[in-house]
Amino acid sequence: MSDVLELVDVSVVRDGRALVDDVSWSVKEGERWVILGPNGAGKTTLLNLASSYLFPSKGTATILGEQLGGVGTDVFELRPRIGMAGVAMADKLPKRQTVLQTVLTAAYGMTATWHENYEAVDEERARAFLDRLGMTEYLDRKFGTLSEGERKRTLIARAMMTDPELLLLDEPAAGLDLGGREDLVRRLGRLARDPFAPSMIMVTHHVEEIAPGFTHVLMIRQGKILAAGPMETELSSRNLSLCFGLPLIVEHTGDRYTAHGLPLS
Ligand SMILES: Nc1ncnc2c1ncn2[C@@H]1O[C@H](COP(=O)(O)OP(=O)(O)OP(=O)(O)O)[C@@H](O)[C@H]1O
Repeated sequence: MSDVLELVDVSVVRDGRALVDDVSWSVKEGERWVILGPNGAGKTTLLNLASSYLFPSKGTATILGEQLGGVGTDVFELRPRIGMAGVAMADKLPKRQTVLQTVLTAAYGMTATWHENYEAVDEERARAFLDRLGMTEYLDRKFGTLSEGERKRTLIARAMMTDPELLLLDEPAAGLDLGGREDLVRRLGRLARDPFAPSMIMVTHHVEEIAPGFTHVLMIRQGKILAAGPMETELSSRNLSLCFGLPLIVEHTGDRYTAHGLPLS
């Protein structure tokens, strides 16, 4: 299995402070990773490195075999190979475009500029991804009028349009109600278990949002990796308690996880 992402001794320093501090981490082809950690721990910074939009201040980051800042690496060739669904992207998309247009423009590496000569084959793909995410009824709706859950599902369909080798999901379930979360977890579970789906890295705040099929977990605290490895061994009460700095119990029921704190004594 080849490396989809390899960080070696990577630090990202801003204003003299390491947001990510001497991190080494590798993601192999086919793996599905979850990144957990408290607010401000450095999760989004890791995702921004993985998306090639942020370069390390120190160390080396290699994405899909291309070293960031390396001789011969062209990030503009690399970026279409990486799908990114997150709030940062949602803010860049025109609110007046329809859901179908929003997904379709991704095939052409654009956020806007709707024009008429899209290929039928691309439109079919956009419709198929939207269908898999339960968005068929919303094809003609304006992106700006969607609910949080509908927007999240549209963004995932959009991220799939370039047929990425690596899919990055930034808090896909944030702001969803219970039904919306469970619907999304089911859909992400189907994607995660699809052997033809890209390698995946998902940032989340809650273990309840981990879909079945995710294989690995990375826990980060104050820019440093606290645990990284297979979900079965690393997603433990001990690691989660250390990560969030209070006593937590993780329970694994069927193919899902829950976590809760212990009462104050
Ligand atoms: N450009 C920047 N300059 C200075 N500090 C920054 C910059 N970007 C992020 N930070 C800080 O770096 C730390 C890590 O940020 P990051 O967004 O990676 O955390 P996170 O784990 O994703 O947090 P959250 O769960 O709150 O989204 C935070 O303390 C943040 O304030």
